[in-house]
Amino acid sequence: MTRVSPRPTPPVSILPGPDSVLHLTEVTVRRSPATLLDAVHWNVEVDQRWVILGPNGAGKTTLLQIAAGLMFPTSGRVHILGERLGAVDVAELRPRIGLSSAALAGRVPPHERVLDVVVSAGYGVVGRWREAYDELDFARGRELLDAMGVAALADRTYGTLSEGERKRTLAARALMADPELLLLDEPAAGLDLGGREDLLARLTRLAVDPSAPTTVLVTHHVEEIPPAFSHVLLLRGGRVVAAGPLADTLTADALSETFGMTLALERRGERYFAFAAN
Ligand SMILES: Nc1ncnc2c1ncn2[C@@H]1O[C@H](COP(=O)(O)OP(=O)(O)OP(=O)(O)O)[C@@H](O)[C@H]1O
Repeated sequence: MTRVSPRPTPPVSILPGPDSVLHLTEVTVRRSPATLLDAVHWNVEVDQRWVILGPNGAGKTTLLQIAAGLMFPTSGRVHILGERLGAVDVAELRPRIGLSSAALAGRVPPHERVLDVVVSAGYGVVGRWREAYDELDFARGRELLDAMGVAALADRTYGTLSEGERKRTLAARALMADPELLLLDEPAAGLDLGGREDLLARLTRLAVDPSAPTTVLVTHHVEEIPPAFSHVLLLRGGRVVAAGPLADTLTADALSETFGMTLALERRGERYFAFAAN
């Protein structure tokens, strides 16, 4: 295969525009001696559906933590939902962001009822205690569990769920507070083939819903990109290899550079498949 450099990433303006939901300029995260993110520029606009794709250790989760306002960069500027990170009370910002991540999954008490895992997002807490919920909250929680295909599990305890069922529960929870920004870290990891395809269909339905939040999804696999997602950011070693509209940006060359091996990429409709090219 002839290797050519991936398409250059269009420059990101210094300041966020009126439709900017996430705006990162020169964002670097260092944890001595490692550089987790290296001068990342990224702009996400309202109604866009982004996939962050990269190998293990690329910095995907770190980038999502920044986007969620859970981590501050060592240097660089971050705007989330129009607010400058560092100049805004993140406690006010976080309820506007729905996040499903492995870190959150590990904090849910095993004895917690599944429906309570979902509704407690309304208060931004993990583990229900004495907060007051009304019937509308529970109805909304059941509706979201249904949208994620796990309505039948509402009264089970979280600790008894399979990994795939937990992922779906946390995706429902991430939507509970009607976030303006939805961040999903590897939602399809651990799902079997049928479960993955079912979840992708549900995420596609969400992606085409004009009332759904701006969404960013992290994955290692091009096969897990839901149809109707619009943009991709390719990350390797904390650096952006390419970022932009999916159809133009996700190429075999860009993917090969991202994963450090020569890869072939096939597209069937809006689905992608990648494998080692010999
Ligand atoms: N506190 C830390 N100190 C040093 N290195 C760290 C720290 N936290 C993360 N790292 C390293 O930063 C790199 C990026 O981590 P991150 O979790 O963001 O990657 P990722 O792309 O999400 O990886 P994966 O796909 O394996 O989940 C990894 O090599 C990780 O070991």
